[in-house]
Amino acid sequence: MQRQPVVIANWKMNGNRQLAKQMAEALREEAGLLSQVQVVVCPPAVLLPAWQQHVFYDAVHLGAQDVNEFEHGAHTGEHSLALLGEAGAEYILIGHSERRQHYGDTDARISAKVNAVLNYQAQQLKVVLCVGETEAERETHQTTTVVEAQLSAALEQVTAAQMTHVVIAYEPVWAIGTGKTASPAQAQEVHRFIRSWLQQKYAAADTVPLLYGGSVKADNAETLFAEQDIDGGLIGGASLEPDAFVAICRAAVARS
Ligand SMILES: O=C[C@H](O)COP(=O)(O)O
Repeated sequence: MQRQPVVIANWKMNGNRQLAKQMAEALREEAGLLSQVQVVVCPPAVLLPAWQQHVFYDAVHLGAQDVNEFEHGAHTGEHSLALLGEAGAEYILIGHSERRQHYGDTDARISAKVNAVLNYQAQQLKVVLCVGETEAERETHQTTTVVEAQLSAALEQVTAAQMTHVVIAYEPVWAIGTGKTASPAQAQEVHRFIRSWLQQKYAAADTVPLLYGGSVKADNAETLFAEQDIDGGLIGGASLEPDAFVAICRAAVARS
């Protein structure tokens, strides 16, 4: 099954308008590349309009790092789907481990957010669901149990038809921002597990892009993306460096 590679930049709480301009220029010089890989940039929400200006005519897609599960109302500091969509977001990251650990994203809340995005009528948006185990969970051989529980909870109410709007990112928590990348074999093993889990639950599971995240850099991307079930990456630190990010996008194209 040939899936188009996907590379997503997650700027987290970093970057500024100047970096948006530099990154958009670096990507614009790679027009050929952008037709072969789906490139998505998730800046802090306030930078979406700046990105929108730069990428309006380009094949770079925008995403948000989170969303509130409610439509609107008294939710100080939060962003609704309508606001994010209007600002240009087509993809919404949900369940990133930093939000699970520090910002109250329980399984129930993650499921509510996933359903809110997939049932949003005004615009067709995509979910990027993040799953992954902690170091202690890996050391006690609970990786697949934890990943399965996260998938089951988040996708409980999602139909096979809706799965065409879902991307899954496997991000081992111990590899995020630590420089400790999962080996290609370790990552592939979990991706294979996720793929089989999806196959059992959904007929069209082969079309769901599975991305690896966790200290992906220009020098390790190609070996990770060479694995059968790794369709691209969710990139944190290296997505703040235009040259490194472009090199990672190139490595994803080498896969296709
Ligand atoms: O969303 C991105 C991931 O958390 C990976 O971050 P990282 O590339 O800095 O390890």
